[in-house]
Amino acid sequence: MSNIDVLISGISELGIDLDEDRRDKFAKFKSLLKEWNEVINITAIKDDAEIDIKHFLDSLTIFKTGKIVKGVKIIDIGTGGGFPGMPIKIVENDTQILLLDSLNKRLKFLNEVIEKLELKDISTIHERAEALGNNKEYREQYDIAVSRAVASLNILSEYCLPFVKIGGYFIAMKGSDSKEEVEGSRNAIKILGGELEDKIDIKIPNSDIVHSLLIIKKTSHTPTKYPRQGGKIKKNPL
Ligand SMILES: C[S@@+](CC[C@H](N)C(=O)[O-])C[C@H]1O[C@@H](n2cnc3c(N)ncnc32)[C@H](O)[C@@H]1O
Repeated sequence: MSNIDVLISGISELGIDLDEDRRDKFAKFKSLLKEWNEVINITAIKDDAEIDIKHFLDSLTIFKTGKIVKGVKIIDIGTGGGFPGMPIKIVENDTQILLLDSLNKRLKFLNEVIEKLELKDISTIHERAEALGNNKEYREQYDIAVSRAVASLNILSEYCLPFVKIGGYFIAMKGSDSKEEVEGSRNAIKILGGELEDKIDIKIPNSDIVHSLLIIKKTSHTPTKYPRQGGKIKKNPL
């Protein structure tokens, strides 16, 4: 018995093999998550099986896109407790990952996870997405921007697409009822230099929950006036 039994029994459905080192890392990550969650609010999900399903396995469905390959540079926008960025790093160590959030206390937790799990090429940054997206050290520097449970797709596209290189991808992890959201975001995606390439509906292993992965390809530069500042993105979404 380990504290990640549900993860172990479901992960092969996603075509992922968890060796002993990765199992150990997930188990440690979970222990730290539960420990810190007693002190600061990281997640409302506290039960072992639920963490495996709703955080670990859900985050790992992103491997079904085929876009998370060795060597890619990824930014996780609004990472919170490290989802999906931290599970991605544990499974595919040969990635460079930046975990971004505007809430510093969650990043302190993630810095401890990075240290205790001895992870390399992964770091955190305390900033708002719309501010960092205008910084040339970060703008259009990533192969992939990922985001789960942060904002509706039109708003999220303005947060995420500025970070993606031409030819790279913004992958939005959404609920199953994302059809209307997609329709309402087509214009925003186009303005920001993206094109919806695919939508993959996927059942999270060991559950009946179906989520959607929206794969948006960056096809042209994001115009310099985006992302907008000072609450304009939310007040007046594209
Ligand atoms: C509901 S949580 C989701 C966390 C994680 N992605 C997950 O799926 O469990 C949303 C996170 O996005 C962060 N966030 C919201 N708006 C943001 C912004 N404009 N820039 C950076 N982080 C943001 C919040 O601080 C919060 O940690």
